[in-house]
Amino acid sequence: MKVMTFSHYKEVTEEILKDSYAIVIDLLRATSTMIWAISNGANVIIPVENILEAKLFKKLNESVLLGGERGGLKIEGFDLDNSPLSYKKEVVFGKAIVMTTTNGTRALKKASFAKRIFLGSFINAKKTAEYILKEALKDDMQKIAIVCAGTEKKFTLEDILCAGYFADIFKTCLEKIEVDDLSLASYELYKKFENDPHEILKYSYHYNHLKKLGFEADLEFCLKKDFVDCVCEYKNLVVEKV
Ligand SMILES: O=C(O)[C@H](CS(=O)(=O)O)OP(=O)(O)O
Ligand SMILES: [Mg+2]
Repeated sequence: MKVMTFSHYKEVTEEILKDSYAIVIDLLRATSTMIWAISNGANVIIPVENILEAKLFKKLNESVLLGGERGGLKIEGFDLDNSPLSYKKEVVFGKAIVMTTTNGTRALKKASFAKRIFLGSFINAKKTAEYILKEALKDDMQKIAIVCAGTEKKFTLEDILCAGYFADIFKTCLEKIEVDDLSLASYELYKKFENDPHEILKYSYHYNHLKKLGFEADLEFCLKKDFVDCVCEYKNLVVEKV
């Protein structure tokens, strides 16, 4: 099995992804938020690239919830922001949620060239990695691409740390694994800070941006590992539980 990591979704192309399974990671916060929403019983999440598109969905169907952010904050006229903690069971259960965020929803669209696309986060990494390996074996799939969303068109540290955790799980589960240089680097970095990722992230850009906006609780939430059991897949333009 070959594991490749991409520091930003803009790096991936059809050529790179066509024979692979992809894991899209936007740890802070889009993929963590979507996974939590699905885990709390949301039926489906529809990622869209812009606000207008999202509002059109609501016009066509009043019952959908609109979620997401611009500049990290809730969009005017939307029901929910991009904080996982807003996606409580009593709010999202049985709902369809249309989401637009700066990085994560775009990364999912770009990863669509892959044969199957999964959402990754610390909160459900183990279950997701194990499911992917099981399916890859059945499907004779030899390539896994970890696609980091990045922040504001650049590499972002939190996604790479989470990519390193996936590499760690794959390494533990597989006898033979080939990793590219970024998978190796993210694995080594993750191992150094696996007991407390805050230790390194407290010096990073996006972590501090969210902290300044008052989202400390989100940082705590998104950096906790494996308390969520559900695996989420992006398929036919929507995110659902597998
Ligand atoms: O809400 C977030 O965490 C970010 C916002 S920002 O673009 O970094 O201001 O969006 P996401 O798409 O979840 O990275
Ligand atoms: Mg992000």
